[in-house]
Amino acid sequence: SVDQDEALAKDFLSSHNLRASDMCYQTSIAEWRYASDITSENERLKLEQSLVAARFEKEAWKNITSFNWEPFTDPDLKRKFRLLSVLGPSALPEEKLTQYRKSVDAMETIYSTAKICSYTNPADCGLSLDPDITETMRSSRNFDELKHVWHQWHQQSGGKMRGHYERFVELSNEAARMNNFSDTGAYWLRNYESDTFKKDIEGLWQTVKPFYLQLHAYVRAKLRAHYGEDKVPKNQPIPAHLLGNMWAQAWANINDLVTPFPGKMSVDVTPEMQKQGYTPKKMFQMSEDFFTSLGLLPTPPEFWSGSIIEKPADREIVCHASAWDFCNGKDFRIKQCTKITMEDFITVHHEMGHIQYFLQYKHLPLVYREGANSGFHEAVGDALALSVQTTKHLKEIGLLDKSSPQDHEATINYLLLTALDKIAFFPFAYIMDKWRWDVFDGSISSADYNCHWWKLREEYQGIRSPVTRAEVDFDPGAKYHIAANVEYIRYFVSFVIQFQFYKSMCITAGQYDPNNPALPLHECDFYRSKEAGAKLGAMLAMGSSRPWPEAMRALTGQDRMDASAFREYFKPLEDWLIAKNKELGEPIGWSSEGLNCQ
Ligand SMILES: C=C(C[SeH])C(=O)N1CCC[C@H]1C(=O)O
Ligand SMILES: [Zn+2]
Repeated sequence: SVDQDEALAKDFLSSHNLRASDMCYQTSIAEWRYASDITSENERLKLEQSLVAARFEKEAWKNITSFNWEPFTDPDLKRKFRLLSVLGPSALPEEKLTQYRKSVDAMETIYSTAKICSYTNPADCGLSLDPDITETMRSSRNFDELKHVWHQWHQQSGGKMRGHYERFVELSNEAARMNNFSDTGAYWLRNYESDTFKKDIEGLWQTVKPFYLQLHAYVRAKLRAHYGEDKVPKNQPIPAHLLGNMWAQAWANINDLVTPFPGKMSVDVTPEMQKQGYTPKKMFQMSEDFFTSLGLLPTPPEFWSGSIIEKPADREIVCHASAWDFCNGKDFRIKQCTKITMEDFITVHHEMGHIQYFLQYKHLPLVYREGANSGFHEAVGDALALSVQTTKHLKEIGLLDKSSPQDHEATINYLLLTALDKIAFFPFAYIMDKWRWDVFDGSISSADYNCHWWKLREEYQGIRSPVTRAEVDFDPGAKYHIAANVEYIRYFVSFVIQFQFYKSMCITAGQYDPNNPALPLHECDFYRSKEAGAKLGAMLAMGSSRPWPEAMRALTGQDRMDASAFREYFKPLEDWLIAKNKELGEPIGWSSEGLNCQ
């Protein structure tokens, strides 16, 4: 009978949960050993463990799918079976799974160990992305130096991955089809449990696009003022290497070139952090303090003893920041090559947001120890960072002079700095997976990989490669998440919902009142608000046990992604940009001819 089956099913799941947690621990340890010490031996051990895990998962999957779980009456039991009935890449035969893993590992190793030669000292060919290349992209204002660094990085990273990526796509799609998905893109989208998800994302992009175009036009005008008309022509896409970031995904590092009212205090506190002798440890402790001030959970001792928060001098590691859950309810770590910059201070909070989620749902069965959807996991830390980065909070922690005025001009300066990260990001996040959806569903063949990438970069971001590209290149591989095969639309989702989370926590903390101009949304700092923390914690503790609209309702009362929170946040800036672009006579948008790829 169904009842007996359900009783048997529950027993099976509770024993499976213990075995799966232990296997997850072994796999996490092997992955950590490789990511924190890139050697062929550690890569081999990681591959070996992934095959052991695959055998376990295949066996478990056979048992799980042997239950006739669709007619189960217990909704929670049914949800667990539905989530566990998708096997993933482990469905591949071992030989193909080995090739699949080797393709991704090769690309991640190429990305994490790539070196370029210095622009100023061509004999020095030991420059790595983190910290050397990142620092040049952040601080150089020399057009040719930026172009050299940009070009060399693309050649030494993505340029060496094309063959691996082609093989990866074939095997990933084969695995997706074995899991009854049309392709890898469809397999990825199951995470969002919505058949209108792609349409919803397109709708959100259409909502933010007019604002993005205004920001793009203003920034282009300011870049022209610095680099000259010939380098940054009107009505053309912006050269991709001038935005302060290797991928032009976040533009806050060129704030000094674009800030509307330069006389005002600088809201980029990087110099002040360095002047005050900030260390990575201090940055993490300050983040921990913010979380516990909200009554959220402190990190355990294992976190501080196990984490790597500075780039080691004696070995190669994967420097791209990451947070790790070792599945044993005790071990949680961050690996980050932390620099003393405001950008990295925000990233510290981003990663600590992942750790807080892990801590909040560690009591749940393994199958539910995930974000409500992947965007939720990316949004937690950023929602708190929106509070930390306010001039009010920065004054409170002594990074901004308490006497600096909080007037309209200071507000526009602050909102512009935030928009340089948050608004500039949307088209980048969108094309990261638009390009991959097109590749996975076959609309783009490998013969068109690179020029399709640049077509999307020009059409959505309005940026252009500073050097002519061709199909011999593979520029998508120059971005970590393509090399390491990490889905990206989660960040688009995060950048929408983090403003919904922030707004709700601000209202709960009494720090924002739509009817009180003295309490505008963008100045809200909910530091120490136990009520705001309690609501966030309650949502996090749900993990993925309920469909994500229910989790969102627990914190915000809404059950959908909604752009109005960030539109409200940035409203003063949007009005200012429209007027400013008119005053500057800067055309909005760019012409579509002249794609720099053939
Ligand atoms: C900091 C992380 C680790 Se989940 C990251 O990859 N982020 C955070 C913001 C967007 C994205 C990126 O760097 O591309
Ligand atoms: Zn993240």
